[in-house]
Amino acid sequence: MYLRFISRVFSAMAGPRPVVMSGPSGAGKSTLLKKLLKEFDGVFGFSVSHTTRSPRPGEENGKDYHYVTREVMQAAIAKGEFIENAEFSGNMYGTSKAAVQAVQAKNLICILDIDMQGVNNIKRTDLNPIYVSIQPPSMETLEKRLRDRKTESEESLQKRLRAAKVDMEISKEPGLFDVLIVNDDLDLAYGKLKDALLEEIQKVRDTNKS
Ligand SMILES: Nc1nc2c(ncn2[C@@H]2O[C@H](COP(=O)(O)OP(=O)(O)O)[C@@H](O)[C@H]2O)c(=O)[nH]1
Ligand SMILES: Nc1ncnc2c1ncn2[C@@H]1O[C@H](COP(=O)(O)OP(=O)(O)O)[C@@H](O)[C@H]1O
Repeated sequence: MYLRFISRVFSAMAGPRPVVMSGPSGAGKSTLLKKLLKEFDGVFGFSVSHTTRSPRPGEENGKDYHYVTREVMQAAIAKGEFIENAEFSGNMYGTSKAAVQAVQAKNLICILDIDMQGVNNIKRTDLNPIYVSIQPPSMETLEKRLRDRKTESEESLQKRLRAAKVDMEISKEPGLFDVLIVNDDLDLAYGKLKDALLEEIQKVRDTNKS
């Protein structure tokens, strides 16, 4: 208990509290966090995960993800370079220690976009983030958005929808998330996200001013 308290104090000294954004694929996490990174330049920084999935058109290596092979990723995990990692829809995803450190070294609020397995694993670390769940208004809307995004094959889409059902059930568990946002109207959802993070945003602005 005491050790946990001490480590919390030290992690607080390391910089502002990170933000974990989770929720079903297609719920709107990337859309919302990109708006946040744009509006609050110099406040938030994105933790660039590693993945074995292929880049989508428009995605950039080192910016959206570090795109690696399964062999490279497994070797890096074995060397202890990752805070957490998971298998999602047939691919590996993971947050490296370096990804989070790179953001925290700049005294920015580190945003992690991770799945539910990642949330459970991060809960066992000393990262002490604010947990935000982004949820779609319904399964029907989620499916429509994923189809309209035109990034997935039918097989990948079905895998994502199956995972989404589980995600939407688990997310209701009391205490799992600090904030739960239903992304129906984008501007309203973005407003709620900003409200939830206002205190941390102010802290970073105050610190970086002085
Ligand atoms: N555990 C974990 N999940 C991740 C990580 N990076 C991305 N994800 C999750 O992997 C899932 C699939 O991501 P992606 O392939 O980009 O598809 P999208 O969510 O449909 O845009 C999403 O739920 C992400 O939140 C990571 O580093 N760790
Ligand atoms: N509130 C919203 N209303 C309508 N479309 C949305 C909304 N939020 C996101 N979208 C669209 O839905 C799709 C999925 O959003 P995305 O941000 O890629 O989700 P995620 O990162 O959670 O997988 C994208 O094509 C995005 O433009």
